[in-house]
Amino acid sequence: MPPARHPVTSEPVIRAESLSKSYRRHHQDPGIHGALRAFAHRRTEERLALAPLDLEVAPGEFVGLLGPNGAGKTTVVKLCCGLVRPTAGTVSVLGHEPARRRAEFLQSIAVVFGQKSMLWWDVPTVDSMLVHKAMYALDGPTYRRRVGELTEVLSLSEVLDVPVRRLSLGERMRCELALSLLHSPRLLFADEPTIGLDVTAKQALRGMLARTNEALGTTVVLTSHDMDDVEALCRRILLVSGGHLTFDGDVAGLRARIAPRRLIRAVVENPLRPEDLPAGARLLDPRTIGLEASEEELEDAVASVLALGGLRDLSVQEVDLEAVMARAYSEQAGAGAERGQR
Ligand SMILES: Nc1ncnc2c1ncn2[C@@H]1O[C@H](COP(=O)(O)OP(=O)(O)OP(=O)(O)O)[C@@H](O)[C@H]1O
Repeated sequence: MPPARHPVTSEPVIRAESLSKSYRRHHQDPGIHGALRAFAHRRTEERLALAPLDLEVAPGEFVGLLGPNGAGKTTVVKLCCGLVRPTAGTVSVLGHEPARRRAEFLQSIAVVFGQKSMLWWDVPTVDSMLVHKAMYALDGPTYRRRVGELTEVLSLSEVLDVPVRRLSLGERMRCELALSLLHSPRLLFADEPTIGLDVTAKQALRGMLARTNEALGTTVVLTSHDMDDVEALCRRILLVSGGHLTFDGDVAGLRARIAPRRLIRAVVENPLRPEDLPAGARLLDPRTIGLEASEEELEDAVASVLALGGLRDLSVQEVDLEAVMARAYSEQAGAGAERGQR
């Protein structure tokens, strides 16, 4: 029997309106004098972690929540899970106000962390699953059906009965994912789920996340610094920087905005001198030329490289996503500094 999918509804899974969060922090000057002064007069300062945010995420979406360290990603996730309360504005997740932490709400969401384990180390995953069965009050037939579905979707038949400490990191992450999905959440937050995995294990876990989204209809919000995760999985990207949502669109849209140019790479037979190169080109090594061009300039740029003669190899590449993100982050750091000056 195919796994049971969540029903598709038109109501957004997440709806945030002017949602913002500031944290209060105690301020202390450095050194012993600072410590004494802070002891006598406690000074607090407000830190804006999330500027007013409007957002809707529809059922079945696979969204990448991206941004540099300290951008506000975890704050968005914590607000959506009800772990912190908004300073202003509202957030509704699956029709619930998360901060009320109602049982029905907690039954519908799940969080999986690459850096924190939910599994018991000395016992097999199936034992942790039995604890979750009791926690989420799953009846016997529902539990067995769900374990069967997850075993199929996440290829668990060889690992469920093995004590967690004997599993590889990749196998453990598959079990973490299975445990978080046991109660059939409609919304999954995955926080750096591929961190520390080797290339093969990363690809396998990406496949599992994609299947979870496609086969089970689970809406996924992924936080990752790995651009291969993002490129492989996320149909929509939310870019957060300095607490501001600075981009909402797909990978192609982000490329078009940040790095609309392509890189022409040509290898020629004989070494070249810089003065032999067409305008704008550079030598990547004595026989390899690199030349960036926009969509409109592409034909002329390729012709100028061909005119050099003695061509051995030619490729036209998009600027890779890692470089696009690096540019996006540095652009936004500049914009943040400007905002701070205003
Ligand atoms: N409990 C807290 N008290 C005070 N400030 C906080 C608290 N939690 C987060 N912050 C601040 O809010 C800002 C946003 O933090 P957040 O954890 O959301 O960033 P992030 O994008 O998840 O970063 P990372 O990728 O490093 O995990 C940061 O400046 C952080 O120092």
